[in-house]
Amino acid sequence: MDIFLETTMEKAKKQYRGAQAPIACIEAVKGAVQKPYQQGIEKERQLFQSLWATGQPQAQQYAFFSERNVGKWTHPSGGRWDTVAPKPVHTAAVIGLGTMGRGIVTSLAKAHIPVVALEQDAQQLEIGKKAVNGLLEREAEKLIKQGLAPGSTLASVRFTLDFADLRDADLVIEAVYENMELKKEIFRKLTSVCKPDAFLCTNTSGLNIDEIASVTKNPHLVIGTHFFSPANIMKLLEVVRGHHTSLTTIATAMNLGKTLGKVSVLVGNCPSFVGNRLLSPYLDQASYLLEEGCYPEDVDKALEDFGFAMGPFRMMDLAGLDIGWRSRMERGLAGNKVPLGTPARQREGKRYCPLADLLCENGRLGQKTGKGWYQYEKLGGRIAQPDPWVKDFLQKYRNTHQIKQRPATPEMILECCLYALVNEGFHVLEDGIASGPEDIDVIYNNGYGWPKYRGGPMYYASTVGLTKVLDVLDKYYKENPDVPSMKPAFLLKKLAMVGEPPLKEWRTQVGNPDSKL
Ligand SMILES: CCCCCCC/C=C/C(=O)SCCNC(=O)CCNC(=O)[C@H](O)C(C)(C)COP(=O)(O)OP(=O)(O)OC[C@H]1O[C@@H](n2cnc3c(N)ncnc32)[C@H](O)[C@@H]1OP(=O)(O)O
Repeated sequence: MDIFLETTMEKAKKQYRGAQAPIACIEAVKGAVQKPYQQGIEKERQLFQSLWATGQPQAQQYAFFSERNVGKWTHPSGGRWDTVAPKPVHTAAVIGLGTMGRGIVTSLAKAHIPVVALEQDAQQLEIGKKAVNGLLEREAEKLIKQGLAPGSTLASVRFTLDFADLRDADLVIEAVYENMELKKEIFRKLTSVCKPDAFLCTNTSGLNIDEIASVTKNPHLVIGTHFFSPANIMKLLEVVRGHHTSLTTIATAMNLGKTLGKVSVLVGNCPSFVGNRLLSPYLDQASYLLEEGCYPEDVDKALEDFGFAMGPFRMMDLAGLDIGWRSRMERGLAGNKVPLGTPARQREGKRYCPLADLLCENGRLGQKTGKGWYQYEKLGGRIAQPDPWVKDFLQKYRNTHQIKQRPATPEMILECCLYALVNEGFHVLEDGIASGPEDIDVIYNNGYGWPKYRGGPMYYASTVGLTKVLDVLDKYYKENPDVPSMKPAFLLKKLAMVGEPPLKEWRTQVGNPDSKL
């Protein structure tokens, strides 16, 4: 049975880009789909549950089913957030108006939640204000086109430099850059100026929520709300539970995601959480491919032909290369915390690629600086063009380090990048950071431009065949023992050994992990 879920051909073409057959089918089954779709969520849920019950569903059915069911499972933490009432958020505040903060403010305003937006100095505030106003104007134009009055649909945004203006906020989202000391300083201020029952959220892409919470008076009100670039567009909200986070705080953050029109996924607290934890080995592989002879456009093309909205290098340029750079500096992998005498291409005895760090040191942070892995038409431009500077830089780098060149086919590019990502997904399941493979798939489908018609990375691995994924990883790891992220995960081996059960049974194979959920 072919079921496709987009309501218009225009949406479907975007959603299923790269997939030939489904688009043709959408027209054919449109009537059948539209009906349950329009009857609302409960009907959809029933329909997909019945499909699910019949066995392994088609990828896009699965992707949709997972999206609608995310977080519905009992979390083995002694309590269920979805049995607790969320608190209303009448007023919110956002700290930091960089790439992420701007998008978050816009999302809140779009969802009719008045926002106080705070920056650290007058110049940054002015730049941020201009950017937010630009995004809001765009939203207003869209509303006008729909015949709606923007004044009644976009909530107000008040810009300030003064923390005292945050005193009435029900919920604050800190979105400053990735630096633990800076985040702690802000949370110390928040805990003294905000209402005692205000929820304090951090939009970190991977820092320890418990450490941030430790400087507050009420760690049970602290939670990670991880948005994805562009934050006003991407549908994912990773909600990161800390050790002390209360069920009410989780329920409120999950509900806020819903109010913002996002898909919220609850995850555990570990370095880089779920999405970026899987992204890290994927990006490492993409960088190794550059060392060995590829150019950013070759790697991006292979992954975009696979169906990704953006290949890894265009995506890094969009999000800003400084996010990863700061995170690596925090972890002592880049910058002046690296011990003297450390080989350029090695960290802690493992292979390391410093190319992204070198780009950042050259001021190439991506779209926002007009240059990154590509060059752009202007600061903040979006049209990525291959840059002769990058080509020259890569050639010099390869010569300096005398790196053996290895021609990579698109198939090899896909295997290296995707299997590394999937392997980390199995580790995440072993560690109890995500409640099931479906949650990982929802994260990728909604936060990273993964082609939904392929179901998500874990579903994709099941369609490739776990034994094949295992064999390729095994072969690669034997050839590259200094890349431990390619060592097949125990859970992958176990699932391959027990005959590759369908995804819905994977959770039972994890056993009884020390779940962080
Ligand atoms: C340990 C490792 C640490 C690493 C740290 C890395 C940290 C990473 C953080 C992240 O956030 S990762 C980034 C995740 N994001 C993605 O992967 C995005 C993938 N791209 C997409 O999904 C799509 O390309 C898109 C951005 C949604 C654009 O969609 P589409 O191609 O269909 O284009 P349009 O329909 O024209 O645009 C829709 C909407 O998006 C706006 N937009 C488009 N391009 C950009 C851009 N380059 N920058 C900002 N915004 C963009 C565009 O204006 C449209 O907006 P509206 O008109 O609807 O307002």
